[in-house]
Amino acid sequence: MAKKGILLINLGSPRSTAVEDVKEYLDEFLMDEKVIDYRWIFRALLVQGIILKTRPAKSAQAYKTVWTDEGSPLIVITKKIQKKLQKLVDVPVEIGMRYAEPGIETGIRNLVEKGITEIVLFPLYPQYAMSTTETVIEKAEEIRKKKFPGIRISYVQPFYNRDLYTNCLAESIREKLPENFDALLFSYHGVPERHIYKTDPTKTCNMNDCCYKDKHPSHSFCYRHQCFNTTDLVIRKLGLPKDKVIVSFQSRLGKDKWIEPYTDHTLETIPGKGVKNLAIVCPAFVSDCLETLEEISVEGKEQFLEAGGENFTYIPCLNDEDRWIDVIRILCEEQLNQFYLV
Ligand SMILES: C=CC1=C(C)c2cc3[nH]c(cc4nc(cc5[nH]c(cc1n2)c(C)c5CCC(=O)O)C(CCC(=O)O)=C4C)c(C)c3C=C
Ligand SMILES: [Fe+2]
Ligand SMILES: [Fe+2]
Repeated sequence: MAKKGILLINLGSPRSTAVEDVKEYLDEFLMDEKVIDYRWIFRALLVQGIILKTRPAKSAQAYKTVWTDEGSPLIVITKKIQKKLQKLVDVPVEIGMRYAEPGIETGIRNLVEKGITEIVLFPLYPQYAMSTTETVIEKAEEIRKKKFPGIRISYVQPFYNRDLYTNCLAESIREKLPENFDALLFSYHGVPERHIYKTDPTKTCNMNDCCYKDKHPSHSFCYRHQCFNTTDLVIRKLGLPKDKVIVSFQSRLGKDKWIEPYTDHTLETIPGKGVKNLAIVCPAFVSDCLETLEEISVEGKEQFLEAGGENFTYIPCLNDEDRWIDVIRILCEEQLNQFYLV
C-alpha cells in the first residue's frame, strides 16, 4: 500500500544576511527563467553582469532589519506551519523552498526516507503565477524524474477564490483592522505584464477590464485577475464598500512594465486624495517576509507618512494562525483523497 506525505513549499531565503549568501540566493532566484524570462545569455548579462554587482549588499542590509535569532522570518514561519499541521494530520509533513535550503529536493528526500511514495505538494501561493506556482511544479517534476522516478506527486491548486481561504483571510483581517481607517489597501507582489500574456493560453487578457470581470476565459492563468478576485471576495465578507478599498502591486524589479497600479505610487498619492488613515494587507504572501516586513511595514510606511498620511496599520499575513493551518489541512486532505481516484 502506498504511503502518503505532505510537502509544503515556500519561496526560500538566503542562508544568512552575509552579502555573499544573499548574492548566491539572488543568483539562483533571478537566473530562474520563470522569474526573469529572457534568453539565457540576456538573463545572465542582466543578472550576473548588472543586478548582482550592487543588489546583494542592499538586500543584505534589508534582510538584517527583519532577521530573527532563529533565522529568516519566511523560513521560521514555514517551519511553524509545518509543526502545527503535523499535529493535525496522520501523514508526515515536510517543507521545501524553491530557492536555497532546505530545497524541494531535500523535502522530497526527507519524505522518501520515511517510506513515502505519494506526495501532496502544496505551493503556498494563493494566486497562480509563472514565477511562483509554475516554477515550483516544474522544479519538483524535474527532481522527481531525475532522482525519485518511483514516486508520485500531486499538486494543491491555487486557492485564491476558495471560500475556506477567503473566509479565513477575511476573519483574520477583521480582527486586526483599526477602528477608524479611510481605506484598506490590498498590496500584492507584482509580476511583469509579459508573464501574464505569456501564460495566458487563451491570449485574451488585455490587462484592462477583463482582469476585473467576474468571468473571462483568461482567468485561470491571470495573476492580476486572481488578485482582484481574492480582494473582491474578502471585502464582500468584510462588508466593506468598494470605495474604501484599493488594490496595488509591489516589489517591482528592472525596467519592464509590471502590472499596475504600483504600490509605491499609490502610497505617495492617496494622502493627497484624503486617505490619511490607512490599513494595508499583503495577501499574495501567506507568511511575513522581507517584502512585507521591510518593503511595506518600514519603507511603505515612510512613503505614506512623508506624502501626508497620518496613521499606517500593517495587517500581518496569516502566518501560523490556527484557522489558516486548518485551511491548509483541508486543502491537503482533498488532494490526499485524489490519489484514490487516479
Ligand atoms: C506572490 C509571490 C511572489 C511573486 C509573484 C514573486 C515574483 C517575483 N519576485 C521577483 C524578485 C524578488 N522577489 C524577492 C523576494 C520575495 N519575493 C516573494 C514572493 C514572490 N515573488 C517573497 C516571499 C520574497 C521574500 C523572500 C524572503 O526571504 O523573505 C526578491 C529578494 C529580495 C530583494 O532583493 O528585494 C527579489 C529580487 C521577481 C523578479 C518576480 C517576478 C518576475
Ligand atoms: Fe519576489
Ligand atoms: Fe487578466
